[in-house]
Order: sequence, then structure tokens, then C-alpha cells
Amino acid sequence: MLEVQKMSVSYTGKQLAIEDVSFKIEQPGIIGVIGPNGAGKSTLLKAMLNLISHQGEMTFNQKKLKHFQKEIAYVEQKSAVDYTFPITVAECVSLGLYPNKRFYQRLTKKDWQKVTQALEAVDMLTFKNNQIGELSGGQFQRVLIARTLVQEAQLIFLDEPFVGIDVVSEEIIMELLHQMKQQGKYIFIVHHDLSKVVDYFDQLVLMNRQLIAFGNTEEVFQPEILAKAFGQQLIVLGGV
Ligand SMILES: Nc1ncnc2c1ncn2[C@@H]1O[C@H](COP(=O)(O)OP(=O)(O)OP(=O)(O)O)[C@@H](O)[C@H]1O
Repeated sequence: MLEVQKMSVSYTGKQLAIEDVSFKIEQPGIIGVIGPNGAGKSTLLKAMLNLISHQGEMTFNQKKLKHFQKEIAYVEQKSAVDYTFPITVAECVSLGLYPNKRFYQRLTKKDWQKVTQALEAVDMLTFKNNQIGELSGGQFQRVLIARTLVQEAQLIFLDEPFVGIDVVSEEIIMELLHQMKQQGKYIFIVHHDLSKVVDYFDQLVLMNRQLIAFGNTEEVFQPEILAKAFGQQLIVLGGV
């Protein structure tokens, strides 16, 4: 069970970017974090992972974060990733192995087999020796998902993974995430495209600075509940 308790963040020391967000995920699944622009979705993820200063905490099976840090894989927003870093696709995926290694340990043949399998799973093996800078947005996102595969993490956090990527990449990634869920993983996705929400997510965290609603997708994804978070923006989206 994963629990977020009273999570609050203030970047400026005055106004809160997120305020007192609490929810409890009882079982593995794919959880969507949705809300309007600036609602604090990315901030919530970063606070949960202790990447920014915050109040409140996330626990997993009643354990504090420092005791399950190795179980976490995080793919930040694409805009925050340095594409120009000189590294091949296979090397990029292999970085996912390091949370479970000591820094001086070399990768073994078995490790490289894991990298190969992960690249196969996202249909990117033929690109293994390419530089990451040569990939399309969708291909790069598939490589980042392969990196989380080799990490064998229990908790996976993806911030807007489908922004600016092609339909095929999105389908490949979603299919893989479903397999990961079947293996008992908890997958958190910050997502803004409301048209896919019902297909993609088991549960929703709906927020607008504060938590507006949390629960199964069919319960939360209701016009009157969404309107509490999106207000006028929902009218523009047209009859969700
Ligand atoms: N590093 C920062 N310093 C100061 N303010 C920040 C910082 N990062 C985010 N904010 C502010 O915190 C609020 C929440 O931002 P956040 O990026 O978490 O929202 P979001 O829901 O992920 O938005 P979007 O859908 O537009 O990506 C916004 O008002 C934003 O301007």
C-alpha cells in the first residue's frame, strides 16, 4: 500500500503550489495524476520522491522513502532531459541498472542481456548503438521506459510521458505499462489529455493545488467532479 500524507510545497515561501494532498493506493495499478495547467501535478510527483523541499511524506507498506528508494523509477518531463548528452541508446538503458549496483561494479553479460531484452520490449533494439540525440521524441521516450524496465522498480513515476510522441510509441508504452501492472507494480502518470483517461487509468488523483478527488477512474471522471478542478477550461474541451 502506498500512502501520501498531507503533502504541501511552497516554492516561494508564501503561496502553496500544492496543499495538504493525501491519498492511499491500496493495490498495484496505473494511477493518473490529472488537473489543469499549474495545478501542481509535477510538483506532487517531485515532493513524493523527495526531489524538492516539502511537508508531508509518502510511505510504501508503512516504510519511509529512504527504505524503498531503490524501488523507485522516475522519468521526468521530456523538456527537462538533456538530449545532447553523448551516450548511446544501450548505455542510456543500462543506467537503470545502477541503483542496484555499487558505483565501482562493472556491468556483467547478464546485465547487458537485460538491456537487450528491455530494448526488444520497446521495439528499439535496432537503435542500440545510436546516440540518444538522434532519436525522435517517441523513440527516446521508449528508451526511457526501457531504462525503468531494467531497473525492475516496484514504483514507477512518469511525468507527461506522451507529450509530443507518436501514436505507435504511445501504444507500445501503454502495453508495457499494463504488463508491469500485472507484475504488481504501481505506476503513476502525470497526464493532461483527458480523452485517454478512461482507457489508461485504474485510479485518478484529480488536483488543482489541493486534492479535488481521488478514487477509481469511473467514479472520479465525472463532469461535475472534473469541473471542480478544471472550471471554465472544461467547457473548452467540450463535453467530456
Ligand atoms: N521551480 C519552481 N519555482 C517556482 N515556482 C514553481 C516551480 N516549479 C513550479 N512552480 C509553480 O508551481 C505551480 C505548480 O507547477 P507544476 O509544474 O507542478 O504544475 P503542473 O500541474 O505540473 O503544470 P503543467 O500541467 O502546466 O505541467 C505553478 O504555479 C508553477 O508556476
